[in-house]
Amino acid sequence: AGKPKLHYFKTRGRMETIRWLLAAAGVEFEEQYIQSKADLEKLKKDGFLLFQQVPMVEIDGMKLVQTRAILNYIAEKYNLGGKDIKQRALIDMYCEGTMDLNEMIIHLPFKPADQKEKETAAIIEKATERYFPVYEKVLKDHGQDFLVGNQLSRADIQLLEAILATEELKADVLSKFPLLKALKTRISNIPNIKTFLQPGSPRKSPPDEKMIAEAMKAFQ
Ligand SMILES: N[C@@H](CCC(=O)N[C@@H](CS(=O)(=O)O)C(=O)NCC(=O)O)C(=O)O
Repeated sequence: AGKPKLHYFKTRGRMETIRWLLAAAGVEFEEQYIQSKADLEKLKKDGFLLFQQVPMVEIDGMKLVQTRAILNYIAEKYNLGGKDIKQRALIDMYCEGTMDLNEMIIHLPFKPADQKEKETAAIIEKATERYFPVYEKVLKDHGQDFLVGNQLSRADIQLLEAILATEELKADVLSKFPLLKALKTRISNIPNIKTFLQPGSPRKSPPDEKMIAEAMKAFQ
């Protein structure tokens, strides 16, 4: 099979975590950007979008949709989903937590300008009071380098993505979480991830007004 092909906007949105997992697995992929309503309508008309929605990833002869289903497939295929049912349960819990935080961050650019400050404060509050303390304690309790099974999993990768996105909102957000700071450094230095964090990689930049406007146009 050829390289996976990702169908989405040229934004982070729901596709960015999929880019992270593929990059961490060392898998090169292609991207077909949706740049107009016509692009999206064509995918729908061709019957490529099961629920008329994107993200959609063409991989191994399938056209996968639903972000979690895509992430689960990639994690399973590239051994990023844990070694047994209990590790998988821990990874699922930790990933659902980072996805809840990430969901708040993804929606921030779409909030009305006069709500952005309040919404940003709410994100930082959730990150520092609800989510980051959990992961800090997990690392403290087992004293290992990774969240689960003492080996890299999607839980570490998705947490790093969420940490970096939160730091874009408040640079010192990890000031009370020394173990998360150390995890960030460790995971960022894993060769495939280090490459993904370099300029010129498929990683998308923080959302800007122009990109958001373009994505919104596809839904009008
Ligand atoms: N549960 C789906 C939701 C996907 C979704 O809502 N996609 C939006 C685009 S985005 O919000 O991810 O940018 C979409 O295609 N909306 C079009 C529609 O719902 O008709 C998933 O997780 O993939």
